[in-house]
Amino acid sequence: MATGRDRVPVEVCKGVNGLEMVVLREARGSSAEVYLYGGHVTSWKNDHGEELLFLSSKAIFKPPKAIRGGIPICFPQFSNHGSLEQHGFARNRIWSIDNDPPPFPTNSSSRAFIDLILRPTEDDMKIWPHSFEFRLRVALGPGGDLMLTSRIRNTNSDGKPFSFTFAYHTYFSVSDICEVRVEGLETLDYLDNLQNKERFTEQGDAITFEAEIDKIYLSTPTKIAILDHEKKRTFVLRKDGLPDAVVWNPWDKKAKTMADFGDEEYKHMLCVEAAAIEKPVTLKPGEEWRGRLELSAVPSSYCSGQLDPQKVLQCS
Ligand SMILES: O=P(O)(O)OC[C@H]1O[C@H](O)[C@H](O)[C@@H](O)[C@@H]1O
Repeated sequence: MATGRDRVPVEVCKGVNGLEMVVLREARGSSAEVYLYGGHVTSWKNDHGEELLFLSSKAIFKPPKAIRGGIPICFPQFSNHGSLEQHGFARNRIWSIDNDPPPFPTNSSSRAFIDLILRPTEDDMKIWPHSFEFRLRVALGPGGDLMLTSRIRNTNSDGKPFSFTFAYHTYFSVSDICEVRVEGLETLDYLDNLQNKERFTEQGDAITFEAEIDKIYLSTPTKIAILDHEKKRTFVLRKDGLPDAVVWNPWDKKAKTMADFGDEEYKHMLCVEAAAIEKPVTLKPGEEWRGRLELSAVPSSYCSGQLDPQKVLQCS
């Protein structure tokens, strides 16, 4: 576990439109940028300086619009699954740096990390009448892995529990969406957002893309792989506390309706979102929930033809 002593100092600087952001740098060269606006990771680069996340060239860095790309945090509501604004409000609030977070029982050897915290304002409590502390740690591992840990605590003093849904809405950068496949979701049940959230079962093949997709896969494995053939790169997601996985690409027609997204940009992004949606999380006062996401990008040239994400991991 990293201590204050061996920790790499983080840089706080002004990003787009003067919004504050934190830059994390790992000794071997990987880096990440985190905006306090939204507690939003907007960049993750490997040790060759290659960007691994998609960020729209039309992203609007101006509250209340959430930043299009990177890793928006969806809380306390995913999408329109409830009465709050789409994806909840955490993604368009200004978070604070948490200089003294409660101890982190993690075996991570990360030295480059930042702790953020979001607490509701009085106005927030008018739309969602619950007191909470949302602590987010963003860390870079020694191999350039990006790790996000969310800890959400019910701090209600009225004795009331609350329930929420959640997602790390990760936009991966891909060379060509038509050359990408996702492994780990085959044969699973999903809710199709394009068909009134109806429940279907996925076929036995890896998922490939040739049209708009917006599906919530249920009870997914802890590892999911995104294989980018052209880039010869595989993203591996490892997740904990997040049973569901949303797969989204707006494709051409929907892209044209989005003001903060280029018409052709759908070709170069794919959202695979580690989430807790089907069964909302309920916390009693004093209880805390954790949701963890670990992302790695590994060369897939050595692994071509292997369908099992477990094997992809072994040959990284
Ligand atoms: O445009 P946004 O509010 O950021 O939402 C973007 C997308 O997020 C998720 O992936 C949902 O499943 C989609 O239905 C939604 O279109």
